[in-house]
Amino acid sequence: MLQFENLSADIVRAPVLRNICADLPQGSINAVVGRNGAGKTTLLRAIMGLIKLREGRILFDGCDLAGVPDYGRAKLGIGYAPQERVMFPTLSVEENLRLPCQVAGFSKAQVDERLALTLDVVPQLRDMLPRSGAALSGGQGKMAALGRALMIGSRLVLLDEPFQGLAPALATQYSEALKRLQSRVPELCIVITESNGSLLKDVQDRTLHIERGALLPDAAPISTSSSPFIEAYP
Ligand SMILES: Nc1ncnc2c1ncn2[C@@H]1O[C@H](COP(=O)(O)OP(=O)(O)OP(=O)(O)O)[C@@H](O)[C@H]1O
Repeated sequence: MLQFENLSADIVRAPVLRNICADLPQGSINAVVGRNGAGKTTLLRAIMGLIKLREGRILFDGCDLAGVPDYGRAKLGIGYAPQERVMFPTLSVEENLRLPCQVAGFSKAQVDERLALTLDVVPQLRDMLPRSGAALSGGQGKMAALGRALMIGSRLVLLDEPFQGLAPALATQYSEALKRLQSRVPELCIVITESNGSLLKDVQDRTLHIERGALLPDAAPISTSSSPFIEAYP
């Protein structure tokens, strides 16, 4: 469902993503693990159209995302929780959650339906709904950022370093939410980046290792699939 074809991208003329090829299927939880500066955030930003590609293509259900402007990608059902998890401080948590769907033109009934699913998957958000987006702790902010990505992400959800800095109890709740999400929406594709793979609590089906902008060849699927998952190297 999400394919990277020889993806390369530069930032300030320095190569940051190098010849990335991978195929992330529907219904999979994929971890992208690599050190700080390896290119994880840049890869997610490329999917969201926030970084220009130098070469290659990103296909989403066979459609080249180059033809979809950044603001149009959410409408395709792609949800993104950036590392910095910005919540609008003047809005309540509920308003923060509803906002991306409203911007994408969902009807009230559709937004209500997405909110019900999100609260089912992340029940911790229920008590936070009336609170200001500015009144959340770091861990609560990460849960809210997950919720906001789920509101719009009906087909693909991108989570940038969600486990970083989470207290152990919250990290457990977070991984339980991801497992619930997979059971409620089995066709959903999820991509999670992390610098420290051990924080992931084995929530992923597959792991891609990224180093200096390139996927490592030893990143074979963890799942029982016999086909090679990674085909890309520097
Ligand atoms: N705005 C920018 N200007 C210059 N260089 C940048 C910029 N953004 C990213 N880079 C560089 O691109 C490379 C990849 O950065 P990226 O943020 O994608 O890495 P990452 O794997 O997500 O790291 P981290 O875990 O620290 O977020 C790094 O070398 C980084 O310094």
